[in-house]
Amino acid sequence: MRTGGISARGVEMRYGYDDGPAVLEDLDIDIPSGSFTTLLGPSGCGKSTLLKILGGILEPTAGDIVIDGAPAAAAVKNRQIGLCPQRPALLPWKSALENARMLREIATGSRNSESREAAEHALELVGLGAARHKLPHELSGGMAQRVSIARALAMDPAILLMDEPFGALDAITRDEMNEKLAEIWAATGKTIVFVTHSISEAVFLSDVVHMMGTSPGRIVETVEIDLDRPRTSEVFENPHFGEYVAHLRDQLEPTAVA
Ligand SMILES: Nc1ncnc2c1ncn2[C@@H]1O[C@H](COP(=O)(O)OP(=O)(O)OP(=O)(O)O)[C@@H](O)[C@H]1O
Repeated sequence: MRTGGISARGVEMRYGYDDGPAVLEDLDIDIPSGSFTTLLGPSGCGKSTLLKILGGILEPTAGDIVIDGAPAAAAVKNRQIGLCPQRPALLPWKSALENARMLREIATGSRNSESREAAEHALELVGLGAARHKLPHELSGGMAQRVSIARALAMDPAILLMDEPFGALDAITRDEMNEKLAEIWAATGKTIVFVTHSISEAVFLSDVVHMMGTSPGRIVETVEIDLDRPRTSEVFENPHFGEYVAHLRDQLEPTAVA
């Protein structure tokens, strides 16, 4: 049975104090199991906040998050949520393999052949099997970010939350990483919730793009991306790709980039 479906109702978030401004207000969202869903929107609209709330990592001030029919906290407890942050945050003195093992070992409290095999498998999935003994300073930015993805995959979560993981990479590496991520998603069947400012990245990767607006953060439009898979850089030449990008750009408040 595939798992990792998320349903959120009436989400409200106010940081710090209850009568402060709402970062998110009365927000509903459904994320089907196994889908690739992107939260797109201008800086400060609450994408990262919503991402963490959907994964049960951050408690909203109001609303309900249900993952596979149970409160989100159960999915967190069962290690069904993996997080890839904006920066890879690797331990500089540990190899790619040791970094990829680390979270699983902390979560399970055991260091054994199982954790090693899970990390090795995850590094193969991200295309870094041959680089497993390299230290972070020997890795390019894209490789370091792939180790970060492997570290999350080694936990074998049903849901992968990705908070603008490729934002710091150059354009060519970013395109390569997007192709690699699409492959990983297809190979693993995980539910991926992805945050980005980039419209073209959102269209390339997603089944569904939820476009968010500001003040308060909310979903202003949901667009299903009906482009054939697997998608490669050739999709950039597809007129429908350009139409999706143009449509989303028209809807966006300033600060997002194509
Ligand atoms: N821990 C926090 N405490 C107080 N306010 C916060 C906190 N985290 C985020 N905020 C505020 O919540 C709002 C939404 O922030 P969030 O990071 O979720 O937006 P975002 O859309 O992901 O932004 P960006 O694209 O710039 O990363 C912002 O006004 C931000 O200042």
